[in-house]
Amino acid sequence: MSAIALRNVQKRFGNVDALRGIDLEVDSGEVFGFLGPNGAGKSTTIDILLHYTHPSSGSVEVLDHDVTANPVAVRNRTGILPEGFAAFETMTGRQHVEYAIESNAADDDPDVLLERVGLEGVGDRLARDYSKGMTQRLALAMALVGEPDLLILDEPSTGLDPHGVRRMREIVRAERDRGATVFFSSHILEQVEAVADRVGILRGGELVAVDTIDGLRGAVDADAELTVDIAEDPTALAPEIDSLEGVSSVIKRDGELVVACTNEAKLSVLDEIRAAGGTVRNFTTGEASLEDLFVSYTEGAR
Ligand SMILES: Nc1ncnc2c1ncn2[C@@H]1O[C@H](COP(=O)(O)OP(=O)(O)OP(=O)(O)O)[C@@H](O)[C@H]1O
Repeated sequence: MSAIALRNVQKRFGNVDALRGIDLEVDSGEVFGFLGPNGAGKSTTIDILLHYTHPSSGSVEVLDHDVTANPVAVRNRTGILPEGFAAFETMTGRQHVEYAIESNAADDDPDVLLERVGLEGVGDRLARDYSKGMTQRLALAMALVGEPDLLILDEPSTGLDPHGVRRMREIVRAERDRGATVFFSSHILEQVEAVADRVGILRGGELVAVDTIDGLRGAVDADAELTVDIAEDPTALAPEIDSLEGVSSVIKRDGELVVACTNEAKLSVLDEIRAAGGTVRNFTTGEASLEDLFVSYTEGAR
């Protein structure tokens, strides 16, 4: 069953095509990471899911409701962490959570929620005096009110320290284990990797990939890195290795040869070094970084 189904969703702002025909299904109970560089259309998609803005065309179903026809039914069952949440001037942290509980006709204990996000002991302070990370934690506590079926988190890690990022992940996992669907946006693949079942990558208003992280790695012929420690000076060997098939770059770093190449080319690089009279003392290989992967999907983004 899908928690979210977008079919050919387009959004035009004046002469800007923010979304150019998005087709996406997010399964119920799934953690879905929605990725893309600045301006790719992530917030626009989230606004459309919540019916804060109309799509120019296409259909949007969330939790089995047509969002255009029934936005209130969707929002009642959705916890939202908006981008750039701003606290009310005169309310404490606890009062914010109490307000969210009342508006949702829920029966959560505000102190339990504050503790869950790491704000125990500061609930009586005015939320306008909270730091950025504390404000983000408060917004998460409000999103969790009423055990929503769907959590929509817009850049949830913004402003969080490493403890906060870890806690956010733990909460996302716990919410999934409870049966909720989590849809969250980010422009950092590393933050998505640890927690998302699948990711979608948006580029210039188009969904260029929807897959698991491993699937994305497999689909992109991202270069691996081979670092070779050679007994002799490696400088003379570099041009020969550079000309091998599957090798995209060769550099000397700390006296070692660092070769960017396809997985298949790794062995021929080592063979070539030996054939040219080099003595391989040691070598290490590494996968393409997540950053490389993200860049390879979003390069040339409009
Ligand atoms: N209200 C608006 N009026 C005009 N253009 C808009 C409006 N909202 C968004 N856009 C444009 O739509 C495109 C997508 O913007 P959006 O905010 O959805 O991107 P994003 O992926 O959330 O980016 P970021 O990571 O920077 O938050 C951009 O080109 C943006 O300038």
